[in-house]
Amino acid sequence: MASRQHINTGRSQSQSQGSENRLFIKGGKIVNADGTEDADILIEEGIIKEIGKNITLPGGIRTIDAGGKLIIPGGIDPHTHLQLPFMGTKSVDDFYIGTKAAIAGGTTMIIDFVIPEKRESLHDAYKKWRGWADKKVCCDYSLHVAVTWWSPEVKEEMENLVRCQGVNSFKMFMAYKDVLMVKDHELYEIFEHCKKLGAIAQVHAENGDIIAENSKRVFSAGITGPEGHELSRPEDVEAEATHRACVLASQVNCPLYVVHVMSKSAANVIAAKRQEGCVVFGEPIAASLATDGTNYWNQCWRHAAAHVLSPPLRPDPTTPGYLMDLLAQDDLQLTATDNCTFTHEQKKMGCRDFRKIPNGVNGLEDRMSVIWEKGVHEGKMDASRFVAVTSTTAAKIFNLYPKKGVIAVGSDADIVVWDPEKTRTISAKTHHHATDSNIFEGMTCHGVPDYVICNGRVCVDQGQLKAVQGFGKFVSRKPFAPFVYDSLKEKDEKKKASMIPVQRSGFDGEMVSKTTTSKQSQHSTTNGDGNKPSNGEGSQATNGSGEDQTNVGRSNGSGIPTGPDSSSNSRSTVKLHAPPGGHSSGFW
Ligand SMILES: NC(=O)NCCC(=O)O
Ligand SMILES: [Zn+2]
Ligand SMILES: [Zn+2]
Repeated sequence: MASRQHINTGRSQSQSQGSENRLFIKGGKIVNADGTEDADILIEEGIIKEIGKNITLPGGIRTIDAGGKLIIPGGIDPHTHLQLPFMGTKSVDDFYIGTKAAIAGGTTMIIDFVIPEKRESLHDAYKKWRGWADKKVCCDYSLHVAVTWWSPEVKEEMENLVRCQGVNSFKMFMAYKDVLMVKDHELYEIFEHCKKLGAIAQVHAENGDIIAENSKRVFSAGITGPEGHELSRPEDVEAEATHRACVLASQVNCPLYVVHVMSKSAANVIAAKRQEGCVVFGEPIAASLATDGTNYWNQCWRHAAAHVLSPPLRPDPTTPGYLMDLLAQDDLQLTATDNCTFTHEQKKMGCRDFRKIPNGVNGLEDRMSVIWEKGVHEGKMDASRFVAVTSTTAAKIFNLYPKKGVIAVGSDADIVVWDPEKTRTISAKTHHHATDSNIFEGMTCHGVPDYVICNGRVCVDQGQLKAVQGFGKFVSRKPFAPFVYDSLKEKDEKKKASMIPVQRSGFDGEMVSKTTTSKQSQHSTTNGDGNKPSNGEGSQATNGSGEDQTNVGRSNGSGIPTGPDSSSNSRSTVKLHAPPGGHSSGFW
């Protein structure tokens, strides 16, 4: 077990107002990500005060009997979209309904995404989200901010969000072309900036350019239904973007977090990149772990459309099991939901054109049960790994640990008393979401929360939901999360050490001479003695990409002629000399 020490959680007396003052949980088995322990828990003022046996109890305390049950840290869902304005409508789970559903299922904290429109101030968008969420959330929450456009102002705003607003994660879209997508060179610069700020970069990894073309082609072929969604965004398109994001991030040693991993091939990219030493985290979601893309071919349009999200679920029915295997062995690291719910009425916007079906599915209420069922009950992972992938790892990556994500003295009392044997059958008829469908409809899961405690308040009491609107608080997150940034130090040092120029004695002869005529250009390249080299390699003046630059008069560095030499009709000889400092690349 991790060392259990007092920590300052930052929740003030007044913040914990309304929580039951004291609570005692006895007789259960505490499960943390690093081990289990049979012990009782004393909670005061929303904080875990003592863990052990034979705790001396103060008077007036409520006791919860957890005999035969597991006591686990409340789930943390690091990927939700509550009341998100999106695709001409708004997701129906707002911050009240969404967090209530979360608590009903054993999740006690969410991290939602601020998504500014292009050219909208990031700070204004952040304030807007705070205005929506603060008064509604039933459990604690935090915010990632999406970078949907790039400019010096955005760069500055990112810095302010990190310094002053408790944001340490930024998400970039490689899809949703012309709406949210950023280009590769922007992504590179954003990654570089995230690294400087000590933030974690998140990506929605799909190739937006290809999707734009594919979806036109699929639609023109007469496919208008939800299956067109998957056909236009096959898994290669996800895997390619995942690989590209890893490559770009590793150029600047920026930690990368790939949201909603939906396919085997994208998951394989992440596993391979981690093997290579990249600091990259993969987040499969409840949907990709428990259902599949065959649903898009369902005869019922309503059923099929309810499963539309991006990237799509994959038609290969072995995908969920494969992703769960990778999650169990830490090739993928944690789980989320991407909860972004739309009713059938809203989904109908795309009844004649799959491109207009609002993208998004449920998951917030069911993630814990679904992952217990498919992961633990099916024997793929133990209870401690379950805690890691549903709570602790999110807390560590997003720098909430040990305030959240662990049952330890000093931590917030976000606790679930979990009955691993009890079952429930998921249905839209009984769920707490505002939507009228559920992608896990009919699935029976072992693992049900008997009690859910948020900051010391019992919000599920013997299975009864008692969530309180506005009880949750915004949680600030500091940059440079040790879990993420400690492992980067060594990489940074190695990279720095490799950035040493070769010390050469210099070059004193003629490098290149070139003869041009009016109709055709010829060049001859000489070594210092004026002889032609025996092969072409290294003999031509190149820009490093193999492009011949010898006919470039004055160059702008991109290989495009800018000076009079290139347009000269006269016969001329151009001599290129080594730049000062002894570098002899032949091009500068
Ligand atoms: N995933 C999805 O389909 N909707 C929510 C927005 C996003 O995460 O891409
Ligand atoms: Zn996304
Ligand atoms: Zn999302």
